Amino acid sequence: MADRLVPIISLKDFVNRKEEITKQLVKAAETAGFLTLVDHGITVDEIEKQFAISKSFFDLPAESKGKTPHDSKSNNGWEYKAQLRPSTGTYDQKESLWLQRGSQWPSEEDVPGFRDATKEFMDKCAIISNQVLSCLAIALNFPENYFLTANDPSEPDCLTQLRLIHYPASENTPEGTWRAGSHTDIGILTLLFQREGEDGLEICPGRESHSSFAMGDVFTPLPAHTGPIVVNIGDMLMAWSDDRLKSNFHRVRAKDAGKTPSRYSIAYFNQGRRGFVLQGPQKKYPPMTVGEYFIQSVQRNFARQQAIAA
Ligand SMILES: O=C(O)CCC(=O)C(=O)O
Ligand SMILES: [Fe+2]
Repeated sequence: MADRLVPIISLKDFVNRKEEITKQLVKAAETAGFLTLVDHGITVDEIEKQFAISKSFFDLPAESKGKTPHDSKSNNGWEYKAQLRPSTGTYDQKESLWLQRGSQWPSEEDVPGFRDATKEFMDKCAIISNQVLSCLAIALNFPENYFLTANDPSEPDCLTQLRLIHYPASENTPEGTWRAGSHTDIGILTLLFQREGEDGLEICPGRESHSSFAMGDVFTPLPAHTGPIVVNIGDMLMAWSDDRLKSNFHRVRAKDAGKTPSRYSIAYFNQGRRGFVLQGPQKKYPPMTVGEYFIQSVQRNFARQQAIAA
């Protein structure tokens, strides 16, 4: 079921196969809004190494993690079970560390090697994101480099973030506990890395961010594997494409009531440059800067964090 909804797309020989890859990406982006990338250039070893680095941060005592506290203005830093979802009315059962290239990072003493390895990982995510976004730009009749400029992570106003996520194990999970409540991503394009066997991600094709919250809809589980990258369209790109590309709801559920094993995931959120003006080729929505759009999306999705990106 998931394979049919979420196509597996290979980026092998990208330059020579760009036309074919573009067709596959656009079809997926126009339907489920989700796809899985393989042959993308990041090895299983590199992904496992980044998960090990992430674990070494989350294994620290709260006082150490709290040295980079979550800041609601920038949305960077470490939060613990602090994300209240309007879709569930409860806090997500997870902790996460949001990082931007220029934000405050954990110290070398607390997590040796963290910064260099993680920055390298972000650079690799940026290369893959640029490949996908150059294909989508062509399909939307924008110049090929349009999103690369709009989302250049080396620019200081770029809102792109890496989020390391840890869903702690629980001996006694009450039934109906949400590890991450149903939501859409507010940015342009998300790359999500999962670890073999740490399932829980579910997607809801057909229910998009510009309609109401996904209550009572049919969700499809997407099994977790180390290697393939789950990619989804965010709200900003949906607006930017005049709703042609779909930003769909997804969530993370606890495996069973009772004993639930831990889950780690890593998300790279391409979120554009604050000052860039966003408008689709058909001009379905009035022009808006990425910064303004970001605030509006945050208000819709995360009522508690209205100050983010203000
Ligand atoms: O942990 C996951 O697999 C999903 C995370 C997610 O959807 C998000 O942080 O937006
Ligand atoms: Fe998400």
